[in-house]
Amino acid sequence: MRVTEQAANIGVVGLAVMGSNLARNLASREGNTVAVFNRTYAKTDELVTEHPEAGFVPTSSYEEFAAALQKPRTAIIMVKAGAGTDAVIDELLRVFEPGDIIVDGGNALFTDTIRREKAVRETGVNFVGMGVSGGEEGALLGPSLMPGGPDESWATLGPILKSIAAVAEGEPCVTHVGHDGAGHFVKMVHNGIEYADMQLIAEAYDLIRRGTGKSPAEIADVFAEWNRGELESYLIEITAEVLRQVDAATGEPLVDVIVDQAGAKGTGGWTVQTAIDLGVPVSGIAEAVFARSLSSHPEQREVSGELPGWHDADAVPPVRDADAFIENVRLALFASKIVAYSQGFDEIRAGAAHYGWDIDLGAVSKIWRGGCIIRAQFLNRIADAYDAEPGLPVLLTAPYFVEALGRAQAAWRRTVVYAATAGIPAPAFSSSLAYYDGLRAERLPAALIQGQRDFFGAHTYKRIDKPGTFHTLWSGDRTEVEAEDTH
Ligand SMILES: NC(=O)C1=CN([C@@H]2O[C@H](COP(=O)(O)OP(=O)(O)OC[C@H]3O[C@@H](n4cnc5c(N)ncnc54)[C@H](OP(=O)(O)O)[C@@H]3O)[C@@H](O)[C@H]2O)C=CC1
Ligand SMILES: O=C(CO)[C@H](O)[C@H](O)COP(=O)(O)O
Repeated sequence: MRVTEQAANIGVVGLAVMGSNLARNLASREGNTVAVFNRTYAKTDELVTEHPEAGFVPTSSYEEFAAALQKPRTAIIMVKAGAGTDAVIDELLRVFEPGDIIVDGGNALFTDTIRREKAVRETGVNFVGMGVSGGEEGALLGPSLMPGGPDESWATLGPILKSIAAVAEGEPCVTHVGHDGAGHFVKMVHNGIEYADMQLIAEAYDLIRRGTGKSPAEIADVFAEWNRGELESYLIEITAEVLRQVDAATGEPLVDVIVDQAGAKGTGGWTVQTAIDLGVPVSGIAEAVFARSLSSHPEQREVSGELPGWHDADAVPPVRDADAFIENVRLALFASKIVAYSQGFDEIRAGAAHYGWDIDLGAVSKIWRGGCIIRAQFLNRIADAYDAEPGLPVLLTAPYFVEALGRAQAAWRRTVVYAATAGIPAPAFSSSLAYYDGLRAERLPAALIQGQRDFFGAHTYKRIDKPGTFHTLWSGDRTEVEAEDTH
């Protein structure tokens, strides 16, 4: 194939769901001509044939792709994260020149992005790791974009990214999150929050269904109603749609014919692993990740089905007032959601401090208001909280959330009690409440843990009444001695 040299001002590599839609989004903006490349050429051909209006410049080799781009070249990679990303970067480095920009828009692990940025920078090419959220529709119509990378790249990329991003309240849903891996770090936490939000919604559905006996279609109405209030969000909206869907083959609600084993591509797990490394308690997100894992072990669930519990539906405490019960669940969902977001923002704050990124948490909440999977009205309240106090140490202590949690807490507790009594698993609701009570507690049993650690391992402890570090001679006369701090 002969490609017109330097015909395109931007290129996309990887033309599966995300790349092809992002390429169409780019092509639809004034002044853009987009060069496209995919490892398997048939996909390039299909995209170009199906969308002649986009005016794509199709290319069938990396050499052609590089030749098609104006200099300095800008290419966005949207391929399977991991080895695929490394393979494409290697190929692009072969044909690109110093000053060109490679943007990785896949769901890369942020530590990979830090490594890649360092290695690519040494060649003189600029590398930007960018989180992209919004799925197929977002990529096409306007995603939420979370670019990291150097300031110089942002100067070039900023206007292009602003032109393709979603717009919320008049502002494009993109900001330069921070250097090297900051963009992918923030996208990772976005996905962790996404996991928690989805799990909480699933628990709310399960409680209502099993507690009140309502059908999926009736519960769809409940979610549609919730979507008109403080819970308004994309995930609540699509939940109503999924619950309303009827399976054409069986006539049953689709949700009843889908196998109850949740998949996961890994970003939720990374959020939790990273939080553990940073010492940040993201318990709601962790429960969401583990709930998916539990669901995906049919062999364990099969042999556990007869464990003692409430197998008899009659043994489940009856819900006398369905409307009141549903309102309790709504408030429990809202309170637990506040906890999940607070934990996620806590992780971003800790990650920024650890990796030396200057991340504006208010700006992050603003770019999540549109385009992405966790887009919600609620994010405006988070933005307000960080506008009022940029250094806010715990998001849920901001006045709006304090009021909301105060209003919700009785219903939240009743819902968790009901779930436990009825034997309905609600791990994210329960752990969020436990986190909330843990934060509130004047004194935690961590003191006892310190005593135990000192007993078996001479790990030492601090005292509340005087400075210093101490150890009790447990196997001796049990007197206390001053000791070196061993943590
Ligand atoms: N799907 C979603 O909703 C979202 C996805 N993402 C991320 O965006 C990226 C793209 O996602 P998606 O569109 O779903 O596609 P996939 O993650 O399914 O990846 C498929 C694409 O990767 C290419 N690819 C895989 N391995 C290689 C390789 N070694 N060399 C060159 N190309 C390779 C494939 O090329 P070929 O056709 O030749 O096989 C194809 O274009 C991923 O990183 C994903 O995590 C981000 C946000 C949302
Ligand atoms: O990044 C995304 C949305 O923001 C992707 O849809 C991602 O695949 C979702 O994660 P998982 O597949 O693990 O549910």
